[in-house]
Amino acid sequence: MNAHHGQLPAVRNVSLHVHQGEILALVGANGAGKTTLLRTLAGAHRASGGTVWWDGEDITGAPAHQRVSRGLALVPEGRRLFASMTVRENLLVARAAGRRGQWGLDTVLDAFPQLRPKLDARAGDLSGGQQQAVAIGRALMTNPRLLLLDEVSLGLSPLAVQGVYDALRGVMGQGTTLVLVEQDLQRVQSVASRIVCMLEGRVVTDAPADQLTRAQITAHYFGAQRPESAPGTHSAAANTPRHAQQEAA
Ligand SMILES: Nc1ncnc2c1ncn2[C@@H]1O[C@H](COP(=O)(O)OP(=O)(O)OP(=O)(O)O)[C@@H](O)[C@H]1O
Repeated sequence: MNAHHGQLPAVRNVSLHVHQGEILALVGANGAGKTTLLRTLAGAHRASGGTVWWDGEDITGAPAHQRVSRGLALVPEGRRLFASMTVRENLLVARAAGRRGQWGLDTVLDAFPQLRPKLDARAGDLSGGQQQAVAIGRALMTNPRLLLLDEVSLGLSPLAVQGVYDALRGVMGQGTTLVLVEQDLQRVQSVASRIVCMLEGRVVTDAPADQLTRAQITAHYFGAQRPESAPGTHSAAANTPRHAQQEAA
């Protein structure tokens, strides 16, 4: 799969299978193409080549709202809440677009109890951590099978980051598949089952998290090692992809 910004190739020949139940962390330096990749999966950015597969169906041309109704949800970088709407309104507005399932206002508030007393507050008046909780809650309201999370820790205090990840741990326990972009490698290693490193638009490593040391990830991150496919990567294509599947053209 390829994606451009104008003439600039931001995602180059990326072939990635996401398997049901995994927690895939996408890492890489600024400008590596992580956000563009997530947005292209979610239908917020057009692929310039290749195919996005979902349960064996070609959804490359499907608009974002159709992907949401099929169970693909993005928590975008910068949260993009409706700042003048209340927390309740931000959460409920997502419900209409999504699928039916376990996640509703009550279950989201169980996952993020700090939002209960804030339901009638304007989203724009909340702290960064609370806003991130609303952004994740809003995505959960669509009952995603695959949740794409773009730098949920960005700009948050360490305590707020911990709160967000504690809540996400509950989400992970419910069987939702996660793809997350995260800069904090320590956290990546503690939550992810698989790590994919991008460099200049390409995937340069793709391996089970427990097979990569921090030093190896850092080296791939900055391009200090030759691009390679680590063990257990694209051979995973032999497994039936149950969720999103991207293939190069
Ligand atoms: N809206 C845009 N217009 C033009 N170029 C863009 C735009 N968004 C991203 N780019 C460029 O595309 C490339 C990939 O950017 P992208 O944001 O996907 O990377 P990233 O790995 O998510 O980086 P970051 O961690 O900084 O968000 C970079 O060279 C970036 O400058």
